[in-house]
Parts: sequence; structure tokens; C-alpha cells
Amino acid sequence: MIEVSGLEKKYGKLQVLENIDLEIKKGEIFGLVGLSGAGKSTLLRCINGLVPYDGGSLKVQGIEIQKLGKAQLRNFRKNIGMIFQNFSLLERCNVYENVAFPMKVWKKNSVETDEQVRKMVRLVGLEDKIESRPRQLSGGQKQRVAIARAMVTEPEILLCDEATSALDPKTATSILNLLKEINQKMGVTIIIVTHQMEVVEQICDRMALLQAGKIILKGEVKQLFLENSEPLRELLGRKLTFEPGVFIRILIENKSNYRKFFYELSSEMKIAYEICDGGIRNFKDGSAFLGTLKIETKDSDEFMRYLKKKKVLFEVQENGA
Ligand SMILES: Nc1ncnc2c1ncn2[C@@H]1O[C@H](COP(=O)(O)OP(=O)(O)OP(=O)(O)O)[C@@H](O)[C@H]1O
Repeated sequence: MIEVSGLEKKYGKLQVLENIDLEIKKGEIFGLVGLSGAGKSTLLRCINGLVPYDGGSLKVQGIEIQKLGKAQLRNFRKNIGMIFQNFSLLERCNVYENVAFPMKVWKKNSVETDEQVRKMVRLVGLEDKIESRPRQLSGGQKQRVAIARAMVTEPEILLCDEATSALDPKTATSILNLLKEINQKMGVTIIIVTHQMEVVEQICDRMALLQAGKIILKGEVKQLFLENSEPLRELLGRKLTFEPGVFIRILIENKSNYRKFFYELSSEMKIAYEICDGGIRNFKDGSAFLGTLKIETKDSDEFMRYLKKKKVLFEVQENGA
């Protein structure tokens, strides 16, 4: 659906994006993660044609964005919805009018507009607020209005720029669940820009980690959490501990299985192990136990054979938890 190769972007002398290669598949939720200034928003703006790029290729549904003329670009944007951290609602308009706004811009007739607006307001659970103005709404409700507005023309792509960063954790989770629901019900491809790994963990299928304009890590979210490589650890603020022993990171899908695993491990294996970190994590497709076990070096081969037998996903950490 979106193919990026060798993408370059400069602001004056500042190289903001460097040799970006990325493929985002239809219907997936993709996370673009990185610290402030990494180039995430710039990449998002290149994708919807708001910012021109200096080199490489960026194709959306096979169309090279840079080659589009003004009118074509306008038409192309019809197919892309966007939501922001600050909601960007029209303060003088009520919920209905805010959601109806894109339908007016695209000159849809009033019957279709009314039908679509009510459908979207229902989907985001704000029927009882349809006449309210933004100042009468909570942050979470405002973001729901913004989502309804972005989706009212039923675009195939939804771009979310730090959409949950201004919300408390509980409200943020409810917005992420709504995005997940919309992704499943409407099949929309979602790209989420965030500096929060917990957002990616809860909702994304795959992710790319940007640092100073370069992609330094990309792949399937669960696999990357399992590998726990240095760039990810750095972003999560985790430090290595240098101790003797082998550190093995394991991922056991489905909450109920992990108790069984530890029960059997204790009864079937006569080896000492230490759980350095671990807990239940909620990934997009369900919960899983993710943690790091420390094993004595002499037992590690036997332990890995055991993990393979039990079909537990694992990765050996270089040294540390
Ligand atoms: N219009 C612009 N003109 C000049 N420099 C810009 C412009 N927009 C962004 N930049 C610079 O490009 C770099 C990347 O910015 P960008 O907003 O893409 O990063 P980001 O990862 O989205 O960061 P944040 O999370 O803080 O928004 C920054 O150094 C920023 O100052």
C-alpha cells in the first residue's frame, strides 16, 4: 500500500530523513517511533504529500506522490485521514458540524453527509454529545470527534500524529482501542507516529524506529520486543547488567499458558533460573508473557532445547536483562 525507498529530506542543510526504506501493508497498523526531532512527523507529512522530498521514492497505492499535480494531490488526500495531538477541532462548531466538515469540503450531498456523520458519531460513541461544542468535551471525547471527522469520508489510510500523547493513560488506551476497532471494522491502514513504546506495543502490527532521520530498527512488534536489541532498550530506558550467566528472553503467547509453562519448568527441569524481569503485555493480537530469565551458563543449552520443545519463542541476550 505504501512503499518508501531511499527517501531523503532536507530542511536547508539539515538532513531530516536519510535513505528511508519502508513498506506498509494494506490494513495493518504501523508504528513510527522515535525521540523528539527524529523525523517522524516529517515522514508522515511526506506520505500525505504535505511536504516535498528531495530524493528517493514514495509510492502510495503505486502512485509516486512527488509526481502528482496540485489537483491530483488534492484528490489523493481525500483518501487520507489525519488526527493530531491537539485535536484541531473547529471551536465554534458543534460535534456534528466538525465531523461534517470534510463532507462539505468534498461537496457531498446533504443526505449522504447526514448519514455518514451520524454513522461515525455512533462509531466513536458520542451520540449524546452530537450538539456539544469542543470546549464542553474532555480530551478523550475531542479525540473521538477528530477520529470521526478523519474517517467520515471513509479514507483507506489514517495517519495519527501523537494522537494519544496529550491524554491520561486510561483515556489513551480507550482511544487506542477505538483505533483498533476502526482498523478491524473499516479495514483502514493506520500509521501511528509516537514517542511512546506502550502505544506501539498495544496496537501496532509492525514498527520502525527512527533516530536522527534514519531507520535503525524495523519489524514485527512482538519479535522486536523479544529481541530487546540495544536501540529498543535505549528507548525504553533499560540498562544492561553485566553479570555471569546467560540471559534468555522468552515470549509465551496467551496468558493462561505461562503459568503452565512455569509449573512444568519447575517440575520437569532440574535447573536453577532467575526471573530478571517479566510480566503480561497486551499486544495488538492478545496478551503474552514477556520476560528475561537468567540461567547458569552450564545449563543454557539444555534450557534452550527445552524451550524449543515447548515451542516458546526466545532470544538470547548478549549479556544482561
Ligand atoms: N518546516 C521545517 N523547517 C525547518 N526544519 C524543520 C521543519 N520541520 C521540522 N524541522 C526539523 O526537522 C527535524 C525533524 O522534525 P520532526 O518534526 O519530523 O521530528 P519528530 O520526530 O516528529 O519530532 P517531534 O516528536 O518532536 O514532533 C527537527 O530537527 C526539526 O527541527
